[in-house]
Amino acid sequence: MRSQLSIVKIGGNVIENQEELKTFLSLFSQLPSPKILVHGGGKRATEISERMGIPAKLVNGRRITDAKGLEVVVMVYAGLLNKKLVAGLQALDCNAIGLSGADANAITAYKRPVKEIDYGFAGDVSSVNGEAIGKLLEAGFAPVFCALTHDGKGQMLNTNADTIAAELGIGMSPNYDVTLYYCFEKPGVLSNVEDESSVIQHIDQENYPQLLKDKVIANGMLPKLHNCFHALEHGVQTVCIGNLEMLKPNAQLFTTVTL
Ligand SMILES: Nc1ncnc2c1ncn2[C@@H]1O[C@H](COP(=O)(O)OP(=O)(O)O)[C@@H](O)[C@H]1O
Ligand SMILES: CC(=O)N[C@@H](CCC(=O)OP(=O)(O)O)C(=O)O
Repeated sequence: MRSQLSIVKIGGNVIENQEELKTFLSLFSQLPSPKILVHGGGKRATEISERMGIPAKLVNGRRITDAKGLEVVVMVYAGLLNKKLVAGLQALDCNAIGLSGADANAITAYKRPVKEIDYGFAGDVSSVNGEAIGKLLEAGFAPVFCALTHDGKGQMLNTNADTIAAELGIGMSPNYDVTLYYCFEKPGVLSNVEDESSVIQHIDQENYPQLLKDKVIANGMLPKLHNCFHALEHGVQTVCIGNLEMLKPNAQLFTTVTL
């Protein structure tokens, strides 16, 4: 029988709020194994970059990662945030192991080609080493991935954390039934972004085009849902979008995305 694998992605809003983070770590540590955590942290990278006198450059919410910016994101994502999460999970008896895409050659990427915009050291994923990650899972570890990949030639690259979660899901799907959880501050995809009670319980290929047309899905939700469908079309079984409540055993209110 194929094992179930949970991949949970948390964004900056969960990481930056002490109470939310504490709740999240407790819920994640209670999830059945095997499981993988993927974290972003764009907000903290921007704050620390500015404190160091290196202005963060974002175009349409996407980071332009020049050489100095890359040093900052490697320090913040692979260092500060990744180790904080790993230590927090270890304190809860969850045997977390912190990784970037370079560790165990877990995720390779190529530098995004320059078109209208030069994103600098931004990486688009080319492969996931399912075998190596599978060995860690079988050994009982819970891998914690930050939003960094490498090109296999010594260059680290910055890759959006939602994309890393989707690509890991795809890469693990030949051997596992993968459920991908996108955990953020809202209780799900909302039909009215101002109204937290307006959760759309189910999105699929039938209602997705209309939601796009009506601009219900906008801003950060656009790439998130794009990643969801990309993952589902390439082997991931289920994608769930919601807040921390979604990770509780009998959770009801969140969005499920299927094909
Ligand atoms: N229909 C919608 N439902 C929920 N959030 C939406 C919707 N449309 C746009 N958004 C916005 O998308 C944001 C989430 O995207 P993003 O900030 O990239 O997430 P993350 O915190 O996971 O990195 C929410 O904070 C919200 O403001
Ligand atoms: C290339 C790129 O945009 N990388 C992202 C990676 C972090 C991230 O995705 O963080 P959140 O999930 O908290 O937004 C960035 O540097 O902002």
